[in-house]
Amino acid sequence: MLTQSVDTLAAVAAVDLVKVYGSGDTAVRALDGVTVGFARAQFTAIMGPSGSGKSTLMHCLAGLDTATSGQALLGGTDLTKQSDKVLTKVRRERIGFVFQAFNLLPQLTAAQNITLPLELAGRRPDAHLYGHLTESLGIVGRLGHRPGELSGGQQQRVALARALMSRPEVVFADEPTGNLDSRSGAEVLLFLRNSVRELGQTIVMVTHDPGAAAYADRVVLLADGRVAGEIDRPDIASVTDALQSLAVAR
Ligand SMILES: Nc1ncnc2c1ncn2[C@@H]1O[C@H](COP(=O)(O)OP(=O)(O)OP(=O)(O)O)[C@@H](O)[C@H]1O
Repeated sequence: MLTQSVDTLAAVAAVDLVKVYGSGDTAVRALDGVTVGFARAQFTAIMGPSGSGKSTLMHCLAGLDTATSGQALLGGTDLTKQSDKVLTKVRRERIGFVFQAFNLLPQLTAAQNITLPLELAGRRPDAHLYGHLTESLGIVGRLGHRPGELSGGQQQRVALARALMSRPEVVFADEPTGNLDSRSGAEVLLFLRNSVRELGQTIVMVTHDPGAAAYADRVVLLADGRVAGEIDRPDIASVTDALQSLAVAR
């Protein structure tokens, strides 16, 4: 039974999603019936107290973890019904990932890191998009370098180009500014914001930082594995207030 309606045209949606880790007395209900949609060409931030289920929700929606029940919809595909083989293909071809720890392959150059997922999928990189991304990210002069020769901010910009090169249906960003100084972090967030406007990219980002969430179009708040509210056109004050209210309510 659906507890809430969900936009069926959303790029990504959870429908009554439940995730239980473990069993018996030690079972943890990390997601307790989450129904939420993430609209196309929108930048959404997921926020909430530590342990509220943010990472679990993102992992289930990205096919990185399997839900206990409910649906995890990417376009028309329910990821909870797919084999591991199909999920690997979906992650490679339909989803872009940006992680706090960059996750670049150290032995490859920046250029090779950017095009590797497409090559694994047997697709030819779009030269126009490659030029656009590397120029707007300011990494044209760094493409022959390996990750160890790049600053954190440069590595994250390479990771952003890699995530967007396949024109994914959604980019999932997990604390993408968590390891960056404030200036590099702002550049990353501005790029994400612009990619929504210029490329129509859909972005779902987990963050603890109200300043980062203020770049999003919308904030979805989680508490105790449930949707606890949302904020349209967030700013730092509205996000900080909402997080404080959640902390007081616990
Ligand atoms: N692999 C696991 N095994 C057991 N319990 C887990 C596992 N992963 C997460 N949990 C539990 O599920 C709940 C939700 O965790 P999750 O990591 O999704 O929260 P979060 O909101 O992302 O937290 P944080 O902000 O601290 O990263 C927590 O109680 C956590 O301890």
